[in-house]
Amino acid sequence: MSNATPLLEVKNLRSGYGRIPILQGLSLSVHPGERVGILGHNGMGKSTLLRTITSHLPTSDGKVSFEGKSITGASPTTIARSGIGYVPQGREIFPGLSVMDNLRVGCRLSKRPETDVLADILELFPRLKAYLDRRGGALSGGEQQLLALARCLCGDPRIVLLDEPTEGIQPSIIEEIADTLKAAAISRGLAILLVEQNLGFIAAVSERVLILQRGEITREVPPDAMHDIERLEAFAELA
Ligand SMILES: Nc1ncnc2c1ncn2[C@@H]1O[C@H](COP(=O)(O)OP(=O)(O)OP(=O)(O)O)[C@@H](O)[C@H]1O
Repeated sequence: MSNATPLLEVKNLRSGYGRIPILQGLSLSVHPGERVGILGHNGMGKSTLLRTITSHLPTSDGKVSFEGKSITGASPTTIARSGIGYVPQGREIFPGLSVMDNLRVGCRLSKRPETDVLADILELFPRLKAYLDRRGGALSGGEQQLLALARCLCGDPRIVLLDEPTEGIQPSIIEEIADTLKAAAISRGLAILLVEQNLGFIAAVSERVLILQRGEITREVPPDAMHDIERLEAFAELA
């Protein structure tokens, strides 16, 4: 797989806020259908990385390529339309719109008929079926996270970038989110780039885990340590 063209390739990426550099020449790649987790504690640059890839924050140096073509400096809308889904921290669903209307907004990025997209999504997210007429803002935090993910997948992306989807969510629904993500990746050939601090969740979802420290990827967790939470904790220096 490593010889094939990566779906998403980030090379020597630098960005920051004003004069404060945060990403310090970060490189990584994600292959089609691959699930990659990035572990790092508060302030290491996880959100900054996803915001820079999606052009919500400008790149000061380096390159981002998608399907072999440079997308560095493209607008966030162009990037979303090209097949990169993004669920930011805090979810950002439309609280005043119904669950159905939230999903319909997501469908605008798909080239398929809305009815087909919605039917597929509700099969993947059966819990949302009971809530279609409810306001998004009336759902629990975990249900809102499921809705944000479902809305993103309505656009039929080839990769989804997820910023700490477990933040502030009850443990009972975290497992459901992990299972849904894996099912979506497998059934749709969807790639995932997940930034997280939740060790159990990242281990459950990812095939590879990278460690982000002070704006750089410093190492990759060996496969035999991925499901050993103590070793994972030590690798991320979260212990
Ligand atoms: N809008 C901003 N202006 C200035 N500095 C910022 C801004 N947003 C983030 N930072 C700083 O950039 C650094 C990286 O932040 P970032 O949000 O990417 O970290 P993170 O790894 O996602 O952490 P967290 O889990 O706390 O969100 C931090 O030191 C943070 O204080």
